[in-house]
Amino acid sequence: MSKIPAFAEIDQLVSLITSSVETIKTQYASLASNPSTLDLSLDSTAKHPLDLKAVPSALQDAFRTLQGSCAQLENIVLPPAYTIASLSMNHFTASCLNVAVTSKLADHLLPAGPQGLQVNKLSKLTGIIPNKLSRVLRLLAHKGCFKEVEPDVWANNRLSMELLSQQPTSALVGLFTDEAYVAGTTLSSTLTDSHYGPSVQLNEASWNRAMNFTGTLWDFYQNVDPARGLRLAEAQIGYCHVLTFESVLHGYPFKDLPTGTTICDLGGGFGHVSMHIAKACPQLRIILQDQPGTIAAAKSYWEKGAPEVVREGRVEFIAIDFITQVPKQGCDYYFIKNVVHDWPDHDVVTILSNVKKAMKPTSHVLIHEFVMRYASKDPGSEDGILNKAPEPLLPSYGEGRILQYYLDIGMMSVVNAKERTLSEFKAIAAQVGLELDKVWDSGLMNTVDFKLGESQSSALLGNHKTSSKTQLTSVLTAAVPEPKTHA
Ligand SMILES: C[S@@+](CC[C@H](N)C(=O)[O-])C[C@H]1O[C@@H](n2cnc3c(N)ncnc32)[C@H](O)[C@@H]1O
Repeated sequence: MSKIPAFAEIDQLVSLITSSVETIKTQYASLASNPSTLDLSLDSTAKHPLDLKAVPSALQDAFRTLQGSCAQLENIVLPPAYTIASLSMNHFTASCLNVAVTSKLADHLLPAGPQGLQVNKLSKLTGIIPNKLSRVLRLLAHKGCFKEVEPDVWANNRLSMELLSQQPTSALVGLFTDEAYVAGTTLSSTLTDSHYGPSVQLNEASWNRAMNFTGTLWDFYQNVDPARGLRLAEAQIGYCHVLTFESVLHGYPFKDLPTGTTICDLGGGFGHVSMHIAKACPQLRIILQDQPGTIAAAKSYWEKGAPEVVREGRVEFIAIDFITQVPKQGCDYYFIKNVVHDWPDHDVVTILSNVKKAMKPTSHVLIHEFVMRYASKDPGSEDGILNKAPEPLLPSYGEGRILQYYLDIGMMSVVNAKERTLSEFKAIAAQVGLELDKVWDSGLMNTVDFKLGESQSSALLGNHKTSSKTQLTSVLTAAVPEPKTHA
């Protein structure tokens, strides 16, 4: 049969799907201690073989290629009206996930095991009538989460196990399907509102309009609903599970840093990421800085999670308001993960200016976040710096990187903030005298490595030669309140 030109893209996509699946199988086989007992079945409630493991970059690349290719193939071959209608109802998945975590469906199903629980019994435990409860579960089961063992009998499966209330992923689902979801409901009217639409104020986001709340989300967490504030901290751990802790370690050569290197984990939450770094790199010292309430809770988190690091005095807990205060002076690295995406540009400039005041000439600022890519085939000025998907995918991998585009809209809706392109990171950093040193590939995210600009660091070096360390510190901290130390 002669080749039909219209099928060329389909054939290319199928070939990408085949090759990425082959890579995935090879990688799983080599990662498994015993490939013959490897269990990837969705019906299983055992931990996934890749949970909390280092995901090699070849495997990450294959995941992105597979996801991007499958979605692009569907978009090409399915009728467009069907695809769009289906997209427009995606929010019902979020609604049903919210029911699942709020009513603890996975927890209630756990004791029943694989034979499952009749919906009438689950109804008594949740207060939701059986028919409606089964319908919520059925939608989720069609997305792969929960199993209908027989009509109206429900059991957990590998995906629903992530919704158990002790799993940090369930806190993440709570955050996305509650605060972020509520914010999404008023996005359209907010964007076209003459005041809120162009606003870049933290407290003038879609979420504020939806909640009729004039403070910031952070005020809300601190003063109105601390339980949701703590859920945010939990959700951050869930977020790291999604993106894997290990990719942070693989994304930057922390293991190769010399003994005594100091890493300030700024806005580090409980310090779950720096704890992971501290455990893997016993030569490093961590300074964890976050808001007072979080720092107070972080101490017991470390005493439980990394008692040896606490005992060795390799972690310091210092409360800070990074908008008004300077972080710990003279650290080798200021590691800022998933913080600046919470803030509009002018606040990021404030935060980085405060960081700069603490830097010594050789300090680096490591911003660990998504780096946004264009949806264009033309990657613009970032060509060659960020890795590129194979044709015929978008250079960004399309659906293969969809998480960062969801997050970007989440940030816009909830706090008027954003995920940034590399050019945007560079432009903000330049405003405070920082320049790009390198972009490290950390899987779905990147570690964007900044250092002091040439003129800034030589000025500091000059100061170093002529003034005592005490004088330098006092110059740098002039008019800035000292952060409160919680020893
Ligand atoms: C999205 S979380 C990121 C946590 C952690 N870095 C991670 O990646 O998992 C943002 C963190 O910034 C902290 N934060 C918000 N406002 C702050 C402020 N003014 N001063 C210090 N920390 C702040 C929050 O408490 C929270 O822990």
